[in-house]
Amino acid sequence: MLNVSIIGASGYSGAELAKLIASHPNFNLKGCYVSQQSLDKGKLLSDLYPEHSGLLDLELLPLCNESYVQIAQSSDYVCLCTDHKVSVELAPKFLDLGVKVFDLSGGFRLASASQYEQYYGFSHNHQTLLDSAAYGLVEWNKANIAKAKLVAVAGCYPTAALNALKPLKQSGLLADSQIIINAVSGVTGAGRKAAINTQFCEVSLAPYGLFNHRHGPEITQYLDHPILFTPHLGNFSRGILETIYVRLADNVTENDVTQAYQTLADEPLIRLKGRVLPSIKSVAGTPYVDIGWQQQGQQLIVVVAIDNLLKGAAGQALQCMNIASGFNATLGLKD
Ligand SMILES: NC(=O)C1=CN([C@@H]2O[C@H](COP(=O)(O)OP(=O)(O)OC[C@H]3O[C@@H](n4cnc5c(N)ncnc54)[C@H](OP(=O)(O)O)[C@@H]3O)[C@@H](O)[C@H]2O)C=CC1
Ligand SMILES: CC(=O)N[C@@H](CCC(=O)OP(=O)(O)O)C(=O)O
Repeated sequence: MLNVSIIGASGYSGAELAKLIASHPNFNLKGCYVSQQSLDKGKLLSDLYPEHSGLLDLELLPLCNESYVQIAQSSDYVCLCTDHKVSVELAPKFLDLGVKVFDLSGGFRLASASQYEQYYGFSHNHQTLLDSAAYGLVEWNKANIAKAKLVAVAGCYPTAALNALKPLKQSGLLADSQIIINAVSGVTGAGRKAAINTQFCEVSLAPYGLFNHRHGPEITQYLDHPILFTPHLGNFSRGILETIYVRLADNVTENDVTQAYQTLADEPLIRLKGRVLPSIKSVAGTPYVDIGWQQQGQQLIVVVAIDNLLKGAAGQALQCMNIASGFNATLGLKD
């Protein structure tokens, strides 16, 4: 058994990951941590998530100065399910102690430290870690994920967008023009902490982050193509649906597009739906990426859906840990 500790275990992605690890045949959930000042320290994780009574009856421990060495000595892997800035502070500490880190935040996804001021609002002082981190987009980066000491698990919206678009880019089917990505996320995407815009009476369907959402540069970087990304918050709890408007290169046929998507045909968590368009209902609570598309001349509309907490966060993190351990990537997620 490999021991895994989770920092930020009381949050939505942390609790989802705790559930996956506690149910996994080869991983042991060693420790669940929250901040030192957390109102939840000392509670059981199952007090917060009673649906997991019996499975997650672990005490939430405060992360204090003495914790780092204790965690490093007792854990093979540390998962950071914390805010980006917290992850950027924590990851180097664990890496220096020799533990592999899987970071679910955006703290190590972008190529250059200088981008963090603009898109994340803090200065990033770990360019060498940005250089060495493996981007945890499983279908496209298995070899690097397998050997990296730090895995930056891909963002939720980028996971959907990149799986939908990289087959087309790789096959040379995209025209040079900008691709428009309109995305809607459920409210768990915003995390468990209290905020006005995620309150029951406030949530409806509304765009946010126009032109400056941090997932814009993340998608551009890993697609190597200009995009315009607009997220929306929807009034459902989990799932992401993206409608993507693509201009195809001259003379691209429906068969070319279908052939391009065959690149992903053997990926166990990708479901290619062809003309059948995905929905939130078909993916919420599942580890899958559903991709559908329809074409008219040079216009292609691709629709992609994932569960933000599974393929968009904890599920993909578990895949990365499986790959790093030499296990089947979907162990504990499927079948
Ligand atoms: N929700 C989602 O769909 C997705 C989230 N992510 C990323 O995962 C990370 C976590 O997101 P999410 O689960 O939604 O967030 P939540 O707000 O739900 O949870 C954050 C967790 O971090 C803990 N925490 C806060 N500060 C510290 C600290 N200094 N030290 C240790 N623990 C701390 C919180 O507990 P407490 O405050 O009580 O200490 C809580 O357990 C973020 O970076 C997010 O961007 C990635 C993909 C999808
Ligand atoms: C609905 C909502 O607020 N979603 C979050 C994205 C989810 C997330 O936590 O982003 P990462 O994948 O980069 O970690 C947001 O837009 O900030």
